[in-house]
Amino acid sequence: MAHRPLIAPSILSADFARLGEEVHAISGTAGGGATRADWVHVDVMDNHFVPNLTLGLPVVQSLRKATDLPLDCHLMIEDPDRWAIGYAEAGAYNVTVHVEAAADPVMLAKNLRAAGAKAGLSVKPGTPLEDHLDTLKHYDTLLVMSVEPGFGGQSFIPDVLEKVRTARRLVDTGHLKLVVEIDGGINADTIEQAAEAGVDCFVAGSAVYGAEDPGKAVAALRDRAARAAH
Ligand SMILES: O=C(CO)[C@@H](O)[C@H](O)COP(=O)(O)O
Ligand SMILES: [Fe+2]
Repeated sequence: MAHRPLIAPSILSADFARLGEEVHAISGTAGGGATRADWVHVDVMDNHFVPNLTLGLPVVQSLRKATDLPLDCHLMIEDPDRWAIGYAEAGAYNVTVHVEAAADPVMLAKNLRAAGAKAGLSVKPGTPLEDHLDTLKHYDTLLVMSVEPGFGGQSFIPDVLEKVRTARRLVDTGHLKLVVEIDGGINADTIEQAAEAGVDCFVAGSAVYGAEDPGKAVAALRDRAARAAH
């Protein structure tokens, strides 16, 4: 990993009734600072692709007005070919769709980029990377799920680190140009293994919003990842 680790707190573990304040809590001090998150991870679930229902486009549109942090929208929905563009048009920085759900992921990546967003592709823990390498050439972000998508607060699945190592190798050798992101069960104990395997961006929900001071948790996680990556 060449750059400073990116930390993307998942607002799935935030208090939805106080969403503005919760995002403010990870926005750092004036001028940035270590307590400032790099991206805000927004988990969109439709109760079809995953057995849970969260939030959708109106909330992302409101968040876009409430913060200047980049919005990282993780769409756990059926038919992302139809719905994902709306999130790009709402001003999301990165829109991630699941390879298991997309009908035409190459066209979808092109459309997301044309709408001004980075294109992200996510793989569930049981989905091999090897089947999708040609598709990944069209994407900016690879989101490796380290839990079964659907809920926050689950335990990290270490088997997925092999996929991270493969992706890291492909990026470092110039075969792919991707931000490698991991999502699920990332906390002070697991972040080091993920960093050693080559993750660039770490999603953390319960480890940030379950902490007394979410901003300090962001800083501490980034620090641990940076130490392990060296
Ligand atoms: O996409 C998902 C779950 O499906 C995640 O973004 C979780 O929200 C991460 O939460 P923690 O595992 O960090 O608590
Ligand atoms: Fe997520």
